[in-house]
Amino acid sequence: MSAPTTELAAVEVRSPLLDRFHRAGVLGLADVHTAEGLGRMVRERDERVLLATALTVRALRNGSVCLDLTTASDVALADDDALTGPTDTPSLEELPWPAVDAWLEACRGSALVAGPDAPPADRPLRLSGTLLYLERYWQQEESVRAQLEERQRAAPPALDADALERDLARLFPPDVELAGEVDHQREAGLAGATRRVTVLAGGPGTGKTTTVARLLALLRAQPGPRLRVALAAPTGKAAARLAEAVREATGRLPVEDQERLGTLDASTVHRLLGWRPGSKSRFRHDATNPLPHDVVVVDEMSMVSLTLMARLLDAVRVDARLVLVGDPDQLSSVEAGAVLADISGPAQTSVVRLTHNWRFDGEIADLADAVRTGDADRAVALLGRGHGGVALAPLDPAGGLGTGAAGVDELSRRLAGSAEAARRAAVAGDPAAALEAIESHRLLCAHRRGPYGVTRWNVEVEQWLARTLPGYAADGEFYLGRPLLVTANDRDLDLWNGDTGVVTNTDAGLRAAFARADRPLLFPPVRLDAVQTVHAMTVHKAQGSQFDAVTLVLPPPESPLLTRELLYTAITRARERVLLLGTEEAVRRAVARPASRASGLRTRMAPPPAPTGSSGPVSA
Ligand SMILES: Nc1ncnc2c1ncn2[C@@H]1O[C@H](COP(=O)(O)OP(=O)(O)OP(=O)(O)O)[C@@H](O)[C@H]1O
Repeated sequence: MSAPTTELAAVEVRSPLLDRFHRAGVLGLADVHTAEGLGRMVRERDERVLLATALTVRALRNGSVCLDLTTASDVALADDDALTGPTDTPSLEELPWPAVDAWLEACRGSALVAGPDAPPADRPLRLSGTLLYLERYWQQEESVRAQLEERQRAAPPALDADALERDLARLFPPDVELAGEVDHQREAGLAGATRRVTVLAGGPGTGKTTTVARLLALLRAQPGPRLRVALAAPTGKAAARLAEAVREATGRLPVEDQERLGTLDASTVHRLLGWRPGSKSRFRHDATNPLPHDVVVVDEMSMVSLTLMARLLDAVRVDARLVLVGDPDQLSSVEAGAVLADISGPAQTSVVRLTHNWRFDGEIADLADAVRTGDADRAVALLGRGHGGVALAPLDPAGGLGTGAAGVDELSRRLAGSAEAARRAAVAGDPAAALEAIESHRLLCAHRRGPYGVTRWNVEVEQWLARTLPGYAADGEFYLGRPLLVTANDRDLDLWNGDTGVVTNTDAGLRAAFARADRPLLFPPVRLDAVQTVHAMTVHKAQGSQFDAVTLVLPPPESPLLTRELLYTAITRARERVLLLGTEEAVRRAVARPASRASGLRTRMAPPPAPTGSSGPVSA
């Protein structure tokens, strides 16, 4: 990465220290200017404080809530989404990093920085221990911590203990398959009923949705008024999957429970909270106008940022039950925070972890487990077997599709198969089949840009399909079978960033179809503001979706985006087949590198007291 001299010529960077970090590629211009602007407000002349401020802004861009000054020099290069590889940047250790103790001292003495006990909004930054926050994020973290602790401390909701015990035994019967294992689903049922907040954590197929359906049946079977239930997830796609999965799980319950539950719909978290684009408070529901629901279930919690979590807690009544569901081993939210991972820490007794895999039994589950537990040798051995559901093949970044190389050939075959099936269904006017076809395989990348990135592969795949499949993409911008990705929320259309769809014929003419639980949403393509073609997508965007087969383009081992969570998330998107394109070294590096996001939530949240109270002793 060469020094960004052309940008520098246009805008002056005053601080020589910040300039040095900027030229080394650690700080972006926006980070520098934010820090210098804040510094000017209070005439801060200590460059070390400005450096800490700029690095805090940078840390937020990369998903951390704050900057840990003791580990700041471990940061990777700034533009984490560009091509990485050998650079001409001096090594990070050669930069003039301030000595940590003196740096902390300088921050403590600065008029820019408030201490942990100062009143809110006193100063633009806040130092708590060794963690430096922008005030807004400190407030959000404080709000999330305080609200979770308050809900954990609050008296359990009133319950009929006899009914609870009876229905717990009925809805969570002992299962022979568990032979000797603890029945965590039953434990989760009890926790969800007797606590105000429960975290239900588990990988794919561990029965999270099944447990949610049974828990809701348990609560609806309680005597008294019928509890109002809301189901939500961060994206429209994930919400649609949640609604469908809850319906399926409900269908397996006794008829009387099915009747009590009825048909539960799910919405995005934004929609549930009443998102108002452009309005001052942004959400209709907040602490002054809370949601009416007695039980709020949020799925795919790993995708929920700190900011959204703070808004969610504001809007859910303190006396309601909140059930937070997700896989803490997946990638965290695109925006700052790792809320689910933070609140799933071992000290948090409101967490129930489901560990038994009811769905998969095979290579994909084994590979996911090896990656999750940091066992690179096992992961590589599984990939090297050359049969079954998982494989690793080399990728020449300069080469294209259809080159004859084994891995690339498999990718080409899958791309062509999925595109042909989507086009056939689209021509025939079958939106559901076209949607199913585009979900049969997905090409995933870690990067957005560069030779391993989504932008390159999207163009490459579209051009290759047009060359290979007669008539493909020949009918204009919105060609039949074109796979679409929504890139911005559109509340009016109920379309959300990350939703995927397909262009298809219908009785009413050409439409863009998007999957929903009951039937696809259909819009004339001209009504769509923010869509792009999606032959390839980032692993982040694929969260909340699953595909029959997944191919992951691995970036080079030195890419800072190549983390354990990225690899685990990509692998667990697949139901039947995972193909990794890249090197064994890249796999090993990914497995060895858990993503680290700085935040104070995990360490500062007090463990909740053991549940007691009105429900009486009910044993799991
Ligand atoms: N206790 C159980 N007994 C028998 N089958 C179960 C049990 N729990 C879950 N299953 C089955 O395992 C499969 C996966 O369950 P479920 O969809 O609830 O998992 P999940 O954790 O929500 O998965 P995902 O995260 O992939 O959506 C389903 O087919 C379900 O019927």
